[in-house]
Amino acid sequence: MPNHPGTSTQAATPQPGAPVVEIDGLCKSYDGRVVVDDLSMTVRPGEVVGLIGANGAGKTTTVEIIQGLRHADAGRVRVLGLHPHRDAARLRPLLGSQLQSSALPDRMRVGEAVALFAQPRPGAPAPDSDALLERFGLAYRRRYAFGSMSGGERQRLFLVLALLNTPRLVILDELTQGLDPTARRDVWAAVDQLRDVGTTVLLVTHELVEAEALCDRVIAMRDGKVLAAGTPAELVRRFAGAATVSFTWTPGDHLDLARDLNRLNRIEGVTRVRRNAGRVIVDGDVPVIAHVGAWLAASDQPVPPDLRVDQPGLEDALLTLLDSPRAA
Ligand SMILES: Nc1ncnc2c1ncn2[C@@H]1O[C@H](COP(=O)(O)OP(=O)(O)OP(=O)(O)O)[C@@H](O)[C@H]1O
Repeated sequence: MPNHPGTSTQAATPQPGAPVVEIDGLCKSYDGRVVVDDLSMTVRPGEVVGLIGANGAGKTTTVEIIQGLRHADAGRVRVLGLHPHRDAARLRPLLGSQLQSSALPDRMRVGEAVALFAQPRPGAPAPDSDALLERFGLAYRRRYAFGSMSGGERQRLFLVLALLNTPRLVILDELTQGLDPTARRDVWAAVDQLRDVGTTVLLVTHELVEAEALCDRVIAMRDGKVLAAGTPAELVRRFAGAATVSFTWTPGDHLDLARDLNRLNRIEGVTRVRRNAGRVIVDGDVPVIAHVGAWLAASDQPVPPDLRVDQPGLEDALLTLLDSPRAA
């Protein structure tokens, strides 16, 4: 269920800029099987952080511990400077969540759901359900029953409920699972709006395209451990394969061609230059695209109209990373 507002009237007052989530050495086992293994991570204010990994990597367990829904076996977890269990009453009003298993009774109307979940918090603006329903395209649905809504509308309603009490941290777990591409785009746009207003978001997903579209930073998990963390651009730089620039190149004669290929080979970051069916194909790291572009612009030939750039993305980087051999 989204948001379970607590009853405490006290709000946490973490230092400005202090991490919203701080986890150090978190461990969790079920029936003797380790599913979160010495995990450390941080989420800073205003970040949209993606927790990604294959099924069973331990993502949901981690966010459930963050929300105080499960106990950690070991490690230190602080959310807005608070302990998820000891300070649960203070923490709950500061969190908004849409969990993997979110559901409402079929007959509950949208208007009833927002009335049920709206819990004014001292020091925070009063919940403005009208504005939120409007913002997420649900204003006209107030009288509709949950059971009559499409998957995309339900997810947008869960976002409204998660945001209703102006939370300091929003946790979204598999937000777009099962949605069609249009509904998914709508939900992505809604998450983008959260970033624009500076809301801190922890987004659990195994959709790498979604992580690239939405996240400022990504934490990749496997077997309960952090495999890598960084901005999408950093992860692409570290783990993605080569970028490729290709074009048709017709200098005056073979000597000119040999000279040009030789020059291309010497450009910083180029790993290989090939010729295939009249095209020149240059492989290298991602910045090589700009270098080859500059070389073409400075050459005495017209810039080839069939210039093509194939640039690896976060998906390539993370597939390489997640498919890498496990430690023995
Ligand atoms: N209550 C539980 N009792 C026993 N095992 C559990 C329990 N909850 C989760 N697990 C197991 O712990 C492991 C991690 O599950 P978790 O749901 O945290 O992973 P996940 O990365 O979120 O996966 P998914 O993407 O499939 O949701 C899985 O093998 C799962 O079967």
